[in-house]
Amino acid sequence: MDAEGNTLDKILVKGGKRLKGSVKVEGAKNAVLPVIAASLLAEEGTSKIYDVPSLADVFTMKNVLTHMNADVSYEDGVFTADSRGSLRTEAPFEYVRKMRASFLVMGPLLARKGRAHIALPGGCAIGSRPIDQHLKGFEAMGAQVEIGNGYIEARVKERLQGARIYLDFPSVGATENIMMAATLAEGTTVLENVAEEPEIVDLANYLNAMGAKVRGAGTGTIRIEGVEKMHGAVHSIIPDRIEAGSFMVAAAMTGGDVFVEGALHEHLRPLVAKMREMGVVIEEQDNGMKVIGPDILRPVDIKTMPHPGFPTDMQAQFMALLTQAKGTSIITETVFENRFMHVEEFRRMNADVKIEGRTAIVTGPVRLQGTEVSASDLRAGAALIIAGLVAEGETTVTELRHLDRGYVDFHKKLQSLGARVERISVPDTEQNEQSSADVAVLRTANN
Ligand SMILES: CC(=O)N[C@H]1[C@@H](OP(=O)(O)OP(=O)(O)OC[C@H]2O[C@@H](n3ccc(=O)[nH]c3=O)[C@H](O)[C@@H]2O)O[C@H](CO)[C@@H](O)[C@@H]1O
Ligand SMILES: C=C(OP(=O)(O)O)C(=O)O
Repeated sequence: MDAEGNTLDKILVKGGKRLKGSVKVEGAKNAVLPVIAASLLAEEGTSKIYDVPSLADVFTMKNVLTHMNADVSYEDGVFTADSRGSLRTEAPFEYVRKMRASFLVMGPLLARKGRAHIALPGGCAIGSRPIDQHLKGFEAMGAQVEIGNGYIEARVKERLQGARIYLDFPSVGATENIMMAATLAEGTTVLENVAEEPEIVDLANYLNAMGAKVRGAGTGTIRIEGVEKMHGAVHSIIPDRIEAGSFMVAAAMTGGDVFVEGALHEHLRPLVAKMREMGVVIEEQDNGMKVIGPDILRPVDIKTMPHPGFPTDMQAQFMALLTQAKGTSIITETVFENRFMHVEEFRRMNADVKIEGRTAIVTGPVRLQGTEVSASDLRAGAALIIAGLVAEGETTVTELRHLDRGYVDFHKKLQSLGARVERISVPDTEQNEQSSADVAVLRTANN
C-alpha cells in the first residue's frame, strides 16, 4: 500500500462453500469518524475511545487530528485524544480528498476556535455529495462562510449563536457537523428534520459524556443547549451495522448458518425485515443474530432511505443477494444519485440487472460466473466478494483501497466461516515499481 492507501492487492474467491460458524463485527466506521472529530471540542482532559476498528479511514482521521496539533494515539482498538493544546484550524485537500468525513472537523473547530479553513470535499464514485446543508447550519449560527480556491473559510466573530435550523434533507454528516458546532454555542439550537441513524445517537452520547447537553438524538428533532466548555471522556463505539449486514447477506447467499456477533436488531430492522421476506431465517440472540439461508430465496423490492429506511450502504451487497432470488426484484436508490457503479461488474459476472434511472431491476436466480472485477467504492468491493462466494470458478476483486476504508480483514473473517477466499498481497517494492511503470506508460502516451 502506498501513502495514499492505494494497493495492487487482490482478493481471490472460489465459490461454492456454505458459510458456517461465528463472526464478530468491529466498531462502526461511521460512528468512530465523527466521534474522533468531536474529541477536538475538549479543552480539558483526554478522551479514551474503545472498540475503534483498524481501518484506513481511522488512520486518515488520526492524521487529520495530528495535523491540527492534537496529541493522539491508536493502539489495540483504543484511540486516545488530547486536544488541550493550541489547535490549528486547517484541513488540507490531501486529507479531505482521501476521506470526506475529514470535513467533520469543521463544526468542532468553528465552535472552539471560531475559525475553520477546510478543503472542499469533491464528489466521489457514488455521487456529487454537496455540503450546502452543513454550511446552511453554520451560517444560521452566525458564521461567515466564503468559498474560494477549493477551500471553505468559515469565521465567527465571538461565539456561535444557538439557532433553529431545518435541514432540507436528513443528512447524516450535516446533522453531526451542526450538532458538534452547537455544543459550545451561546443559547439553544433546535435542529429539525435531522438524520436518525444509530451513529448520530452514538455521537450524541459521546458529546454528552464530554459535558454537552444534547437531547433528542435518534428522533427527527435534536435540541442542543450550548455549554461553556467540554472535557475529554471515555466512550465505546457501537458495532458496525453495515459490516454486520454484509456478513448476514453473505450467510444467506450461500445457504449458510452463521452467528454474527454484534449484529444489533434495533440497528438492522429494515435489513432483517427484507431478509425474512426473502425466506431467510434470522434468530435474535444475546449480542447478535443467527442467520440461516434457505434453499430458495424469494424476490423483494427495496428502496434506500434515511434511517430507519433501508440503508444505502447495504444496497450493493443486497443486490448480490437478489441475483440469487427466484424472480424479479426492484431496487430504488433514493439517497445517492449515482450508486449503481457495481452493476456493470455484476453483469460481467453474468448477473441479470437492468438500470432505469434510479431503479435497478434484478432477475434471478442466475449462476454467477467468476471473472476479474473492480470495486468502484467501498460497499461495491464487499458486494463483489460476496457475489464471488456463489460464483462458478474464481472471482478476482481489485481496487481494494476502497474495501480497506471500511472492513477489517474481510477475507480472513470469511475464511474463518469456511469460504475459500485469499488476499494476494503485492509487496510495497513491487507496488512502487508498478506505479513507476504506469507513470512511464502515461508519459509515453502523453508524448
Ligand atoms: C462517514 C459517514 O457517516 N458516511 C455515511 C454518511 O455519509 P454523508 O454524511 O456524506 O451522507 P449524507 O446523509 O450527508 O448524504 C445523503 C444525501 O444528502 C445529500 N446532501 C448531503 C449533505 C448536504 O449538505 N447536501 C446534500 O444534498 C448527499 O448528496 C446525498 O445525496 O451517510 C450516508 C447516508 O446514509 C452513508 O452512505 C455514508 O456511509
Ligand atoms: C459511503 C460510505 O462511506 P463514506 O461516506 O465515508 O464515503 C460507506 O460507508 O458506504
